[in-house]
Amino acid sequence: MTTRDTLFSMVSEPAAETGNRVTIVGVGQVGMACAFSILSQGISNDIVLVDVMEDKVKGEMMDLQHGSLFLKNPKINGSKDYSVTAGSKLCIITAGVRQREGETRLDLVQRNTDVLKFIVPNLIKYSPDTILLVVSNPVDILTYVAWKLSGLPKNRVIGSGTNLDTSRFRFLISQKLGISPTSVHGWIIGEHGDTSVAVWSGVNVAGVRLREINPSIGTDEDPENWKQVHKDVINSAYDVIKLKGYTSWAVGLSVASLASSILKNMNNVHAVSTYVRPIHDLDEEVFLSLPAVVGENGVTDIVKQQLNSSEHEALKKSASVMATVQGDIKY
Ligand SMILES: NC(=O)c1ccc[n+]([C@@H]2O[C@H](COP(=O)([O-])OP(=O)(O)OC[C@H]3O[C@@H](n4cnc5c(N)ncnc54)[C@H](O)[C@@H]3O)[C@@H](O)[C@H]2O)c1
Ligand SMILES: O=C1N[C@](c2ccsc2)(c2cccc(Nc3ccc(F)cc3)n2)CC(O)=C1Sc1ccccc1Cl
Repeated sequence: MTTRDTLFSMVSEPAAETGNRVTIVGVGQVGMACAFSILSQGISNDIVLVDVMEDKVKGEMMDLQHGSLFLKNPKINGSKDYSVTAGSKLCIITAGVRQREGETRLDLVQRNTDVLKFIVPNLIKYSPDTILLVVSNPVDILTYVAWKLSGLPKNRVIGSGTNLDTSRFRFLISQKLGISPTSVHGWIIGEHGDTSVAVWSGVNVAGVRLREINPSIGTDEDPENWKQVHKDVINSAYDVIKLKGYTSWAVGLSVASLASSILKNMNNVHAVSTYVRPIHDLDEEVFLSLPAVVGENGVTDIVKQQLNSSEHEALKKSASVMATVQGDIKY
C-alpha cells in the first residue's frame, strides 16, 4: 500500500477534460501576458503553451505551475509538440517575427505568413472545432491569412484588431473626464494601429453623446482638441515601446477579455477584426475591426454603426490597401 492508497479511499475517477482548454502559441511578452491574465482571472483552468523555443516554453510552463497555489489549481502544459493542444476551445496566436529595421510591411507579412503556415494547420489538426484568435501583427492581414489556412468558417477566426486601440481610447477619455473607463463608451474601428478610425459620433457617457455637447469634437475645429486623444492612442504605443521595448499587459488583459466572452459565451460586444464584406459597402475580402458580438461560436453579429463620410472613406482605404498586400502573399 502506497502512502496515497493509505491516505485516500477512491470514490470515482476525476474528470479528465475541463472543457475550457486554451492554447497560446508564442510564449513571448504578449503570449505570457495573455496566459497570466487568463489564469489570474480564472477565465480558463486549462492552459497549453506552444513555442518553437523548447526551453523557453518549458520554463514558462514550470514558472506558471509554481504559482498554482495562488490560482484555482489549473492544468498548465507546454510543448513544441502540437498534440498537447488537442481539444482546445480557443487557440490564441501571438507567435511571430519582429519587424526588422527598415523592413517593409509586405516582407513582415510574408515572414509571419510562413510562420502561420506551420502553426494553423497543426492547431486545426488537433482542435478542428476551435476558435482562432490572432494577435500577431499585422493583425488584420494575419487574421485573414489564418482564416484562409484554417478552413474554418469566418465567424470562428477573430483578430484582436482594435480591441487594444479601443481600450487605450476609453482609458484616455476616462482620464480627461475623471471617471472609470468602464463608464466611457467609444469605439475605434478599422485597421489596427496607425490608421485606425475613432468613431467620435458615438462617444458617450450614460448615453450623453459628447458630440451633442461639443459638436466639433474629434475635428480640427475643436477648441478643446479632443482629436489629440486618438493621436495619443497611437503615440502611447510608440511611447511604451520606447520606454520598455515591448507592450504586454494591456494587450494581455484585452485578449483575456475576449477569451472570457468566448469561453463563457457572454455575447459581449468587442471591437475585433472580423470578415467585413459586405458591411458598410466594403467589397474587399478583408478583416477589419467593427463592434461585434463575441461568444462561444465566435463572431455572431456585427453592429451596423452610423459612420460619417470621412470614417467610411478611411475604412474603404484600409480595405483597399490590405487587399493589395493580401494579393501579393505567397501561401
Ligand atoms: N494586436 C495587438 O494589439 C498587439 C499588441 C502588441 C503586440 N502585438 C504583436 O504580438 C506579437 C508578439 O509580440 P511579442 O512582443 O510577444 O513578441 P516576442 O518576440 O516576444 O514573442 C514571439 C514569440 O513567438 C515565438 N515564435 C516564433 N515563431 C514561432 C513558430 N513558428 N511557432 C511557435 N512560436 C513561434 C518566438 O519564439 C517568441 O517566443 C507581435 O507580432 C506583436 O507585434 C500585437
Ligand atoms: O502597443 C503596441 N505595440 C506594438 C509592438 C509590440 C512589440 S514590438 C511593437 C507596436 C507599437 C508601436 C508600433 C507598432 N507598429 C507595428 C506595425 C505593424 C507591425 F506588423 C508590427 C508593429 N507596433 C504592436 C502593436 O500593435 C501595438 S498596439 C498599437 C500600435 C500602433 C498604433 C496603435 C496601437 Cl493601439
